[in-house]
This record gives sequence, C-alpha cells and structure tokens, in this order.
Amino acid sequence: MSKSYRIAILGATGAVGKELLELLENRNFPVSDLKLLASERTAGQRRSFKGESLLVEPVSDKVFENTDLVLASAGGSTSKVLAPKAVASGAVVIDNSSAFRMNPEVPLVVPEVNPESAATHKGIIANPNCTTILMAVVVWPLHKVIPVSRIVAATYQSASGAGARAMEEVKTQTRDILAGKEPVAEVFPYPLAFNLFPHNSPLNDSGYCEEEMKMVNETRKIFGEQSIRITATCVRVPVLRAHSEAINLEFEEQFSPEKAREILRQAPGVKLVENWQANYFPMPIEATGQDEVLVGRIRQDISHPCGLELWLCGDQIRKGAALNAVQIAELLVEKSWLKPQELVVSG
Ligand SMILES: NC(=O)C1=CN([C@@H]2O[C@H](COP(=O)(O)OP(=O)(O)OC[C@H]3O[C@@H](n4cnc5c(N)ncnc54)[C@H](OP(=O)(O)O)[C@@H]3O)[C@@H](O)[C@H]2O)C=CC1
Ligand SMILES: N[C@@H](CC(=O)OP(=O)(O)O)C(=O)O
Repeated sequence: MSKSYRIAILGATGAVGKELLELLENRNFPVSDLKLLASERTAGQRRSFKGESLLVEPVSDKVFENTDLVLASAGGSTSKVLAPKAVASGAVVIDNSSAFRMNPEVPLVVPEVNPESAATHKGIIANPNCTTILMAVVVWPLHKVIPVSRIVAATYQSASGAGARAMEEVKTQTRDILAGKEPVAEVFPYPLAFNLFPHNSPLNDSGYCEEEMKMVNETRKIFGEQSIRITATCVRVPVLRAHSEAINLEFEEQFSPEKAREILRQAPGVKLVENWQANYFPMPIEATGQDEVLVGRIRQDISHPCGLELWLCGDQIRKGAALNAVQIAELLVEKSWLKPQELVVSG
C-alpha cells in the first residue's frame, strides 16, 4: 500500500488555507490525517474534506506532534514562531509566508524552475511571493534558452493578494459606491473599488516597496542568478482575484517573439493565450481558478534589439500560493524528500 501522510494546515480558514484544502482533496494527495488550525477567531468552525466535517482548532503546545507535513499560511510572524516548533516536533514545513524566504538555509522553490533545491531542506521550505512565482514560471523557460540580463516588471495586483478580508472589503466598497455611500477602507489604506494605488507594503529608502523588492531578491534566489538586473513597480487594482504583470525582458542576444512563443507553448505551468486579430490576451477573470499562468501579447521591444515584452495573468491564490505549495509537497513525496529532520532552522 502506498504511504499517506499526517498533514496540518496552519491558517486553514484564510484565502490560501481554503485553497490548500481544496487542492489536497482534488489532487488526491495521500492524506491519512488532516488537522485544520487557525486563530482563536475562527477556531471551532468546521470545514469539509472528502465528505468529512473537520473541526478548526486553535494552535496549542503539542499541536504538531504526530504530524509529517505542515502547510503554513498564517502570516510571517506566526510562521516565525510556529515553523521551528513544528520542525522540532519532526514535521516538514512548507511556508507560504515571507518569514524564511531569504534565509540561505531555506530553499525557495518553484517546482517548474528549481525542484532540486527542495532536496536541500532542513525542515522548512519556503513558498515564494505570489507575484514572483507567476513571473518565474514564465521567464525561466526563456532564460534557459537565452540568458535574460534585465527584467522590468509592472504589476496589476488583485485584492485577494491581501487575503480573504480584503476581497470582502473591495466587494463592500463597490456596493457602497454604487449605492451612493462613502466607501470604508480598513484592510487597505485607501478605497480600492473604482481606484488603484501603488502596492500597500512598506517602502524602503530607495523608494521601493517590499513587494517590489521580493520580486527582485526572490527571483534571483530561485533562478540561482544574482547578476540579473531586476526592477518592478507593483500596483494594487480593483480586481477581485488573479494578478496581471507586464514584463519587459532584455536578453544577452536577440530573442524573436516566434521563438519565445514556441518555447512557452510547451513550458510546464504556462498556457499561451493570444489572438492578435481579436485583440484577445490573458485576463484575470479567465486566469481565476486556473492552474496555469496565462501568457500572451509577446512582442519585440521596439526600443531595444534584444528586448522582448509579454503580458501574463495568474491566479495568485492558486499557482501563486496554494498550488505551488501542494506541488512542492507532491515533489517531496515523489522523491522521498519528506523525511524526519535533524536540524531546526530559526527565523
Ligand atoms: N493571498 C495570497 O494570494 C497569498 C498569500 N500568501 C501568504 O499566505 C499567508 C496567508 O495569506 P492569506 O490566506 O491571504 O491570509 P488570510 O488573512 O486570508 O488568512 C490568514 C489565516 O491565518 C490564520 N491566522 C492568523 N493568525 C494566526 C495565528 N496567530 N495562529 C493561527 N492562525 C492564524 C487566520 O485565522 P483566522 O481566520 O482565525 O484569523 C487565517 O486562517 C500570508 O503569509 C501571505 O503573505 C502568499 C502568497 C499569496
Ligand atoms: N503578494 C501579495 C502579498 C503577499 O501575500 O505577499 P507575501 O506572501 O510575500 O507576504 C499581494 O498581492 O499583496
């Protein structure tokens, strides 16, 4: 009989947690026991898994005992405290938060790009930032053919990137504005409905926000290429779910759009969506719920002989978070890399 695993989802009631639960069920991940964990706020609620109603539990002292794998999705500060405890209890943690991503002892994994790095884990594997995952899946297959030397990205990020409450907030604001009422902003700093603003993460002294710097630093770590020059402008838009990105790529040699198309048509995790006659390209509404990152509008950059431009949309709760984490878990199972750990990584 094939092995099955004792799993805990930390943050099971959140936007990513909900998706994790669905994916474990739909992809038939070998689960022998499933623990759903959240804060005191939602502990006591129930969620269904394979026809069974499971109780959402609060986190307690010995909660990770007898657990093989923790899928952590409860924010960075929670992961910093709980992930090392889970590893100390013998579990492997796949962490969706940014807490450990840049820790040199923690692999940062996109299965389509650097699956082998998962083998080096010491208990914690980090799932990259959603905007970064979507870009990496599309740029990597091109980079393998002709190295990319510079990336300029502009993003159009949906409300869902800020969690379940943010999605509710933009819906309520939309209803309120249409009813002639003042919109109220609590999750975001400003009303997002019928509006947009630069990404709401903290700014550094150079004028870049954290989300932008994640695209820079995490992409370099995933690609294993510190020399790629990357800059990004991240913007929050009033889309409910799925992020879009305009990517300008400069390669070491000329890269024709036809050649890029041929490569991307066969690339894992990518779907080419282009109809130039109809002006039809990827849209967040069509990327929602899809496993693949949609890419299209691939064209030569008229301002640079080695430049290529493309447009992508991806469901960031899915491939940008939960699906990527479940794919890492599947990789660990397939390669027998889900093993008892010797070393605990601290935050
Ligand atoms: N949304 C996205 O697209 C992406 C999110 N991520 C990361 O995933 C994580 C979760 O994001 P998301 O699902 O959007 O957030 P949500 O706000 O929707 O959900 C957060 C979850 O964490 C739980 N939680 C919060 N604090 C604690 C705690 N102290 N102990 C136990 N559980 C706790 C919440 O429980 P309760 O409901 O009881 O408060 C809830 O289940 C974040 O780190 C985020 O950065 C990464 C990539 C993309
Ligand atoms: N990238 C998310 C925010 C987020 O969850 O990022 P991270 O997982 O890197 O903290 C957004 O759209 O805002």
